[in-house]
Amino acid sequence: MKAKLELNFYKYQGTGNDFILFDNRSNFFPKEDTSLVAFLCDRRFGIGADGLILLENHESSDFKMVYYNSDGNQSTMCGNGGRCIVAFAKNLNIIDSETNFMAVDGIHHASIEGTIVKLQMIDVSDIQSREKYSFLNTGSPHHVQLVSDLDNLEVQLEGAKIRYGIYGKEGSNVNFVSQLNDDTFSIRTYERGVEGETLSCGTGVTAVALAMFQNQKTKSNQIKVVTKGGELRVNFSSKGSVYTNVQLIGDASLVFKGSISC
Ligand SMILES: N[C@@H](CCC[C@H](N)C(=O)O)C(=O)O
Repeated sequence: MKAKLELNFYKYQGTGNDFILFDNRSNFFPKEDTSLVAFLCDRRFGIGADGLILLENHESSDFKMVYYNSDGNQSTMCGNGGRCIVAFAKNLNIIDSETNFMAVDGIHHASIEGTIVKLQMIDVSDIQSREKYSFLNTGSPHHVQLVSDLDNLEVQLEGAKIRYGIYGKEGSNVNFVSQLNDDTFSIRTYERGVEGETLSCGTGVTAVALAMFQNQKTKSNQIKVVTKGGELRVNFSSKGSVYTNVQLIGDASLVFKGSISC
């Protein structure tokens, strides 16, 4: 029989994309236990979240971010999770208002003012544009597709079709987009690893901003993206099809903290 664990956790959200965070600087968390992570993220039997994040020590930056999707598997970069871990690190007094931290896709610079976190994302130079959609990697893989009736779209159904149909086993996150005005887009995202629609996806929001600029839907390099969980901003520099200084900006805050025995 397994010994019971008593785990102290924090729950954060960034535009409604919610995460369980652990301060794992003492390495207490059983990192290979996929079913434990899936259980903690379960909204009926566990705490409930779209993902789980460990804050760990790192030799040459302020901390390291380890990200798991709610299916229990470690995955690629999470933009909203990145903003939440910055707010968490500030709460734990590990950082003040500026930080550099390590994530799966490399070092990220970020700053925090109140509950607004500005997170630098990776540079992007490969946007594949097809007739009906674009595909790019902003730390995680993203399919971006303009649709005519975003509100009534069956995101669960259509997202799964694309995630498995076009991208196979590896999969992709899938973003459906509608243009609201010159520099503002509304999006709904199907997330790989959650296998459903989330209220917001930071790498997805970033992908939409860059793909819309690349496809000349906007001339602005300061884009507003409306998600179901609130508004995010993406600022960037561009030279040809190379995007640098990509900043994801928006709210990230503590929802509650607690302990769970499992
Ligand atoms: N919610 C995230 C994306 C998390 C990773 C994604 N589900 C994947 O596995 O590719 C975000 O805010 O970027």
